[in-house]
Amino acid sequence: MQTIQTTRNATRHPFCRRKSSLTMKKKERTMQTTATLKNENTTRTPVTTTVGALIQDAKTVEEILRAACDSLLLEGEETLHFHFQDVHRQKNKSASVNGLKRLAKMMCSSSGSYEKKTKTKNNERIGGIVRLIKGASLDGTKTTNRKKRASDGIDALRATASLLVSLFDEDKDEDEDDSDTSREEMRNACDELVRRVREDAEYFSDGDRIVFDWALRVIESNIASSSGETTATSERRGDATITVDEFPFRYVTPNISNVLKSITVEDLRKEVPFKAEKLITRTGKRVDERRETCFVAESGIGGLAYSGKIMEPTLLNEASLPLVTTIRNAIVEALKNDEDYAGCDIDFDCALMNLYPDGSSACAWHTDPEMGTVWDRDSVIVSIGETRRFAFRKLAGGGDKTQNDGEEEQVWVRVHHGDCILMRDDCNDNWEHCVFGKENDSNNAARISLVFKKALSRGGGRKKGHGTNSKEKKKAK
Ligand SMILES: O=C(O)CCC(=O)C(=O)O
Ligand SMILES: [Fe+2]
Repeated sequence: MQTIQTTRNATRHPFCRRKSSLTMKKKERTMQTTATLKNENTTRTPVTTTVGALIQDAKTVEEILRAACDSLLLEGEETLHFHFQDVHRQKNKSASVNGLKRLAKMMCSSSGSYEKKTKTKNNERIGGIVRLIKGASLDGTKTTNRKKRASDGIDALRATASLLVSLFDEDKDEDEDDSDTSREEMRNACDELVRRVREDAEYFSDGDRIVFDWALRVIESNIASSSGETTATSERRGDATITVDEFPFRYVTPNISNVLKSITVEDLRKEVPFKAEKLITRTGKRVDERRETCFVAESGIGGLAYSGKIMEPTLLNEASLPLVTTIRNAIVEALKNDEDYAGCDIDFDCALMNLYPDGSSACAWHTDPEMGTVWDRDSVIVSIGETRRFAFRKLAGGGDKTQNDGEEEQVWVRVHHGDCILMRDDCNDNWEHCVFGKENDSNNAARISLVFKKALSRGGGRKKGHGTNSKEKKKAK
């Protein structure tokens, strides 16, 4: 069993130390609780604000972290009999899960517009975030429904994974120095959270298992120990019972290829002739498409059609689209070599590229058309630029879209710069996917997605893809 860190260690972080000394904090906590009890017992005047309310009402990242440092009670910090009660621990636990969720949302921007991330700033934040992760791992659960506990645990893991990307991504390749201790503490806290959440594995929904699998890989790739002594992902998974092999899609290991790290939205915008076009809705209305698109394809492949438009291909090769070609080659290579995706031997020859200029452009629920007839069923989406939530939901009645009433469980994770999503086999027959808009005003930068596909040979001397002459255009409408 992992030793749980005491407050003495946790408060060593600059963020916590700046606010108050250990002794002061303990004293304040005791006084606060006494005041709360007195108020509750003797008067009807408003009681001391709880940590839950402090976190819920916090307007900034710093306010949440301050509440975590000054008002959250972790194991070993309880000072009164009252604190040991399950219901009290449960409150601290719920407040922590909420704190992690709110922080992940506030800090999700990858564009740096949230504010410049510096090591010092990060180290200050890590102390508070570690406390929240420990809070989310509290055992205040005797009265709790296990299914709810499992889904809270998954929420905490998903938020923690996103936070790790925000905190560590930028300095991952730099020499580790002052952030080493914080990283170690973060790793211990994450390991404990994973262990706790895994205890409820039998109550996981399908979506929970997918998020669990993704979160473990994000944790692994962001806080792997510099000494090389790291808990292997397979070990964190616990055993073979939490597998996701049966799902036809996968949130791929983050930053599967380093090549993607250095390619920016601006680089791709310069290289690719994106265009804003019109779409035709199901009711026949012509509307503006919010995102800009471009279909790139190797020679011998025709156009790509969807929602009443056909895009003529832009030639995909080293000379005309060097960056896109580099990304394609890197993805193909990485998927082939990654143990988690063994057998994924796909060679893509075209891609639908989407430019979402800001956070108000999104992509509604849909399935990709003609997978298995015009295009190979396997495809990969690469994400460049701003972070967005990417979701899947199962189509009701074995693929009947008209039966979906929006009640189906959504599986979502944040896809960050360089992340990929793999869709295989019958994914587009039985599952819909979508991309949500921005989560807050700082999450408003542009994002580009590259939906890599392989055009199928359709025999009879026909060109691959869609014809782009007027006859075929009419057919597509
Ligand atoms: O932008 C994305 O990540 C997804 C785009 C998509 O699903 C599509 O264009 O079919
Ligand atoms: Fe799609």
